[in-house]
Amino acid sequence: MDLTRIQNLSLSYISSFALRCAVDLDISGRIQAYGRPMPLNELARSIPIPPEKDSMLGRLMTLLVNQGIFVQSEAGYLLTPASGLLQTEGSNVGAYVRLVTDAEVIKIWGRLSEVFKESGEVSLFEKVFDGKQLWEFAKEKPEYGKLFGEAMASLSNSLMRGLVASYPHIFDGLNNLVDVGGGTGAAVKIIAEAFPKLRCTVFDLPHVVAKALESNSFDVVGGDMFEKIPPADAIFLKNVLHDWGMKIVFGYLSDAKKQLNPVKMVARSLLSTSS
Ligand SMILES: C[S@@+](CC[C@H](N)C(=O)[O-])C[C@H]1O[C@@H](n2cnc3c(N)ncnc32)[C@H](O)[C@@H]1O
Repeated sequence: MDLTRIQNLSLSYISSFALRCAVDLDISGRIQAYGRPMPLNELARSIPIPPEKDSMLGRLMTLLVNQGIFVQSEAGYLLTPASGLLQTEGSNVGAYVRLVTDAEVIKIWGRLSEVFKESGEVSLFEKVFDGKQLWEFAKEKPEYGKLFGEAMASLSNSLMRGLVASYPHIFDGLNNLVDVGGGTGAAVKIIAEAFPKLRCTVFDLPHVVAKALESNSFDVVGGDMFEKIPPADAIFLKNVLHDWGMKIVFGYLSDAKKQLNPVKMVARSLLSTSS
């Protein structure tokens, strides 16, 4: 039992890459397009793969069925709500899967133990990428930056409609709001559309907001959140604070509070709503 636990945990990255493989082969899209339970050979021919790889595809599917990504009936494979997320128009979380399994970035985890051996607050990412933060890396590698934007937007599109419908009261009494570290504006767009009287702004690094979604429903401002943020009744922070150490976060929130005074709202912070 203990040996199995160690083996399973050591090999658990295979599940991540099996999911990545399903995204790359668009297995969800093929099953959805088939419109009924899809037998293995039909799936194989639709990709298409050489017939000698069919049994390997079958093993991949078995793993993904065991992980709850697909369902297998006697007639063939079907989508689950999870694999449906890889299909939903405008919020295909396949971009997120590709981002977090990116071959160049994922190598940092092989060096995790090194950060424990050194003093100071250098992150694992900075250590592996010669002192660069993820944001600088994404700026220098536009392909990765684009994928990052798509991945974040896909999560926001999946989450935010539910959030504004279920928790409208968190926006009560606000005239304006700024989404700090809001990426290309996917979250703020949904807020602005749900509450048309609320003036919304997306704020992020200049090269990120340069790619902001085209929309008349919100304003776009570029800058460094550690220097200055646009004045607003409230700041919205989603999936941002977890990127920084606690010292930085508390310092930041207290500075933001000073910047927002004497406005009645301070900050209704949503810390990593996706986790
Ligand atoms: C994990 S992403 C979250 C994006 C968005 N809030 C969401 O939930 O999809 C963190 C964001 O913080 C932004 N960011 C990092 N450092 C920043 C800074 N100094 N000033 C403004 N934005 C920053 C990044 O560019 C990125 O868009």
